[in-house]
Amino acid sequence: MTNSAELDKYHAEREALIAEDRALRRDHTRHAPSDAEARADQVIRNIRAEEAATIWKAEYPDILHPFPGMEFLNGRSIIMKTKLFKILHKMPKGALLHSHLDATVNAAHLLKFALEHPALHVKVPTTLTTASLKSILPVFQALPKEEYSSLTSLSDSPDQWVPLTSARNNFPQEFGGPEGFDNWVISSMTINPNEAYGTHNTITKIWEKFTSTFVVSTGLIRFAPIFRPYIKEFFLTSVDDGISYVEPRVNFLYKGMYGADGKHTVTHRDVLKMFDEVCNEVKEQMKAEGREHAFIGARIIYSTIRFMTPEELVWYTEDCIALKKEFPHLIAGFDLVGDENELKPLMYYLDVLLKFKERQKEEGVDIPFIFHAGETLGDGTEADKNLYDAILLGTKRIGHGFSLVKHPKLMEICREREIAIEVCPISNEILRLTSSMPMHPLPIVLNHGVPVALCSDDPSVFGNMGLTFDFFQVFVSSEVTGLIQLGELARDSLKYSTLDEETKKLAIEEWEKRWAGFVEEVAGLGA
Ligand SMILES: O=c1[nH]cnc2c1ncn2[C@@H]1O[C@H](CO)[C@@H](O)[C@H]1O
Repeated sequence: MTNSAELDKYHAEREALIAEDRALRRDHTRHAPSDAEARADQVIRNIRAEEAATIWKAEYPDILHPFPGMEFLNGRSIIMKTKLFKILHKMPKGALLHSHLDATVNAAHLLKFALEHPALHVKVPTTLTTASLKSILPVFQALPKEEYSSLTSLSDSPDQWVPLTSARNNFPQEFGGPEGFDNWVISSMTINPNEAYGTHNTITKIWEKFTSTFVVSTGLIRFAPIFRPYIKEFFLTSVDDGISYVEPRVNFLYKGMYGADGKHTVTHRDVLKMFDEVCNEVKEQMKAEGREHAFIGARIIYSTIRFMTPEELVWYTEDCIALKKEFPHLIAGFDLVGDENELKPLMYYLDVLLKFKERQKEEGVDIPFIFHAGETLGDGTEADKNLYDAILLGTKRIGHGFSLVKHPKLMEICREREIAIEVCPISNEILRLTSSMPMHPLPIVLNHGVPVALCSDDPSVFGNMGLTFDFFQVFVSSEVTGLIQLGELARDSLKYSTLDEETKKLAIEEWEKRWAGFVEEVAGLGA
């Protein structure tokens, strides 16, 4: 038998080693938890443990071998049954710092908006058959009145515009009638489990499907009478999930949008005006409802896609500067989006990006880069090396940074310069960078003291609306992470936002108040 003094010594050393190992984590560097926080943390850990042993161990006829943190599209219905999900839904989440605006509103909802507009038309490239239905994508567009079509069904003739409502009402019975139409359209704008984990189970294939969802939805969203309620819906559903501020990436690739008259005359300037108006409307609404600070606002990360030539990119950088000058409060940053594995690396645009910085100085504006980088499994590939360039170019945060953990020096730089990583757990899993949350590198990033904001990325495509699902997946996949860490993630999302100092202070104070209330409520569950 080891004597008790030796055992005590071992235990003390063990505790000290663990503490040292975790010393860089946000939940260790902050002040000690309050009494209420400590109790709430214990309550929520108990619920997690209990549900791991019950709900996640049960048999479900169509969900084999479930486990906490399992692939989201298969586990979603179980997640929604848990107590934990209901609790996390109430948590104040802070800011949503990484989302693509054109993938933020539930697809069924978007279709509903669309059906209200006679200007909207739909066509298909080839004749629909039962066999081809799954692979044929609908194309949507608003038309001017003089071009409205008198066709009544998509089966009349391919490649011809049909009014959206008629196409839906007369969708052939063999394809399921109007309900079949809805299912067909919605599945063209979303990823289902069979695609993610079956037919498209590689990064290249899932990106093909993923990209195609944007080609479909853009025809509906790029229509001003839909764009307005669309943004409003995004803001309101975010607020409903406890998000008080959003910083979406808005894709300005297309140089315009369709107006109510079906003409392609809505400019980027008009888009910003609409965005501003809706933002103010929602703030007013919150005020009227007596919860003025539930929505602090929204700012835009100007984005275009990394497939154009450097010469073409110049137009966008100048456009971005012009918009920043007119709407300084709305333009938060600049990014290049799209599949890093397939498209151009940041290096390809180096000249233009450096020139862009010079031009900003000349014009007296400051538009931080907030680059996507390292959203890849590659090791030393162009996509992986985007991380070096994002950092050298002074990126304020890093979108995804999935491959960051391979780079000790870059981890150190991110920690020291406080370059926050916008981690999108569910997106990474569905886009096949990881097969489930327990394999995700997030704990490595947290343990190295690199600041993180959890984000949803493309919730309308993935079905992870709000931030609750992403917080859930993270929380159930780690024994180290407790309530305090979740709180730190939310607080950091506000801290590393581009809000001006005064507004940020207000946003964090408001968050602290809500957090205290949330903590009391959770602690009370254990009483
Ligand atoms: O996770 C992502 N990484 C990189 N690009 C993305 C991601 N999600 C969406 N987009 C890109 O954003 C555009 C729509 O605004 C789409 O073209 C899509 O490729």
